[in-house]
Amino acid sequence: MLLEGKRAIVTGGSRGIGRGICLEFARQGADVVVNYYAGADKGFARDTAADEVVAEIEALGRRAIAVEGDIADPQVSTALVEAAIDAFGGVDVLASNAGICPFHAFLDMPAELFKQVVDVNLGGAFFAVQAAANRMNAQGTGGAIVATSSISALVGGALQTHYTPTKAGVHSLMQSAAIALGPYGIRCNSVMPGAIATDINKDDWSDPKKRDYLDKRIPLGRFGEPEDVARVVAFLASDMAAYVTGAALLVDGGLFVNLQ
Ligand SMILES: NC(=O)C1=CN([C@@H]2O[C@H](COP(=O)(O)OP(=O)(O)OC[C@H]3O[C@@H](n4cnc5c(N)ncnc54)[C@H](O)[C@@H]3O)[C@@H](O)[C@H]2O)C=CC1
Ligand SMILES: C[C@H](O)[C@@H]1OC(=O)[C@H](O)[C@@H]1O
Repeated sequence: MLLEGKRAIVTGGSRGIGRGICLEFARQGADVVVNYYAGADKGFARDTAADEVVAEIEALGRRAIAVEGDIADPQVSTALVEAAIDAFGGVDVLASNAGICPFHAFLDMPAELFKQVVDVNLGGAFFAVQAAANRMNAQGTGGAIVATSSISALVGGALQTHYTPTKAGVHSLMQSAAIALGPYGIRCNSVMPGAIATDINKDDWSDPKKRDYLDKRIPLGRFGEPEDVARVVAFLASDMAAYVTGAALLVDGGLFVNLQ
């Protein structure tokens, strides 16, 4: 097992890629604080999703607790670390994963929507990394942080002008944090998922033309599943990647390199 006895926090852990990370961490031997935001889970079929993830982790023989909170609020990151200390005695691993992508055209983008996406995706990652790193530093044991950036850090999207800069920001945050935290033995890396089938793109991909286009562009011939990303996050969080920091790993079935 790659993460035997590690204590992990996963933001946005109730659905999609975050749920996949929580379950993979548990399979690899970690206990998990599962963060989620009720406001974001409402309306989905699995709106009790976080509780289900906790039950799935427990069935794998590991400990888990669900902690609700909007990651845009810096106090939520502090609360996540406190919850990990209370429940497990500390924090060894952070997967900073929570993110939103409410598709919208550029020219009439409401200022409030822009601000919300920046506050959740970039601000949330910043404060989660800062809170976890302070605890890891206090423990004196080092740690591993893996952020969910995106292929969208490297390419654009007409309906994602508020979103892609946040993913480039998360990529950049991991690079700078790797330098700031390396002296404390804290590694910082990111994954850049491509097209992964989750709730975030359900509406966008309900257009068969768009699905068909993406299908054809992915050299490995299929959309990604949360588990495809989760396994790479577990690797980067583990000692198998002990000399890897400041790195970004595309997990996209070859989508990015396939120009023509
Ligand atoms: N699905 C995809 O194709 C790709 C997704 N990503 C990134 O992966 C991450 C996860 O996305 P998906 O799993 O696809 O989305 P999803 O919509 O399936 O799951 C989102 C998760 O984030 C949580 N969340 C949403 N807003 C939150 C907030 N304000 N505070 C705390 N938690 C919040 C939800 O409770 C849920 O657990 C995001 O950062 C997204 O940008 C990156 C590249 C591709
Ligand atoms: C939500 C999108 O379908 C998804 O999010 C990303 O970060 C990918 O680039 C896709 O555009």
